[in-house]
Amino acid sequence: MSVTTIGVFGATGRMGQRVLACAATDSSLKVSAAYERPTHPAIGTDVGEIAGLGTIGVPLAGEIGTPPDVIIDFSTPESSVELSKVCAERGLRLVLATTGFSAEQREVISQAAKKTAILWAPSMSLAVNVAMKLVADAGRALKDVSSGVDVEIIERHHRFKEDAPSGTALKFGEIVAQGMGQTEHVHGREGRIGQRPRNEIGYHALRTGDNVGEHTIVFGLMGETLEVTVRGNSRDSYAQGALTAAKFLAGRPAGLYSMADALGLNA
Ligand SMILES: NC(=O)C1=CN([C@@H]2O[C@H](COP(=O)(O)OP(=O)(O)OC[C@H]3O[C@@H](n4cnc5c(N)ncnc54)[C@H](OP(=O)(O)O)[C@@H]3O)[C@@H](O)[C@H]2O)C=CC1
Ligand SMILES: O=C(O)C1=N[C@H](C(=O)O)C[C@H](O)C1
Repeated sequence: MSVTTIGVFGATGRMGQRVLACAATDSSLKVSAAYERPTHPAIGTDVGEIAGLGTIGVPLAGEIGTPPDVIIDFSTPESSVELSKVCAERGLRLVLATTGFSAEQREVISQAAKKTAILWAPSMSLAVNVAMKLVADAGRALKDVSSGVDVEIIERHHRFKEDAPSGTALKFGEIVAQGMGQTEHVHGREGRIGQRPRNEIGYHALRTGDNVGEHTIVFGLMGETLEVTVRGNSRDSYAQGALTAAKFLAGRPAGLYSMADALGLNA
C-alpha cells in the first residue's frame, strides 16, 4: 500500500488539530510535517502533544523544510496566499481549505495553480459538496417559474469565525446565480427597503456558541418553499474530506482542482 505524506499548515488551530487526529487513524497517510508562523510560541514542540495524540515525532515548524507529498492548509487568508506562492515556486501540492479571500487574493491562488496542483474548496465536507449538486439541480429546475423564486442563504457558525458570510455560503450563492441568473448579492436587510427584488440572493450569517457549521439554501416560491440544509456534527467531516483531497492530489499535475473532483461528483 502506498503511503501519502502530509504536512499540516495551521497545525495548532481548531481544524489543524482535527486533521492531525484523523490522519493518525489512517494507515495510508503519514503526517511528516506541521507548520505555524515562525514566531509561534510552540515551534519545536511535538505537534502530537499539542493535538492530544501523544508524541508522534513531528516538531512544529515555522517553515517548510523537507516537503511532504501534499500540504493541507487551514489557516488565514494572508498566510494561505503566501503559502500558495511558495508551493508554486517549489512545485508542492496544496489542499487549500481556508476561506475569506479578497478578489485579489483569489487571483493569486488561481495563478499559483498554473504552476502546481492545488485543490481549493470552501468546504471539504462530503455532505456539503453533495448539497452543492442538489442546489445546482434545484436552481436549474426552478429558473423559469413565472411567479419568481426568491433564494436566501442562511449560515450558522461558531463565535470565533472571522469571515462572513462563510466561504461555503458564497459558493452556494455562486452556484445558484450561475443556474438562475441573479445579479445582486445582499448581506442582511434593515429598514424600509421596499419589496424584495427578484434578481437578488440574500445572505444571513449567524454566529453562535461552538456551532461547527450549518447551511440552509431557501428557494421561496408562491405557495411553497424548498430548503436544502446541511448540518455539520463535528469538524471531522471537514478534516476527513481534506485527507481524501490530499490522497487525490498526490502525484497530480499542476492545475486547480475542486472537492467535486476528489469525490468523483463531476461524473
Ligand atoms: N474548507 C473547509 O472545509 C473548512 C475551512 N475552514 C477555514 O479554515 C480556516 C481556519 O479555521 P480554524 O481552524 O477554525 O481557525 P483557527 O484560528 O483555529 O486556526 C488557524 C490557524 O492558522 C494559524 N496561522 C496563522 N498564521 C499562520 C502562518 N503565517 N503560518 C502558519 N499558520 C498560521 C493560526 O495560528 P495563530 O493562532 O498563531 O494565529 C491558527 O493556528 C478558516 O478560514 C476557516 O473558515 C474551517 C473549517 C472547514
Ligand atoms: O470557519 C469554519 O468553521 C468553517 N468555515 C468554512 C466556510 O467558511 O465555509 C467551512 C465550514 O462551514 C466551517
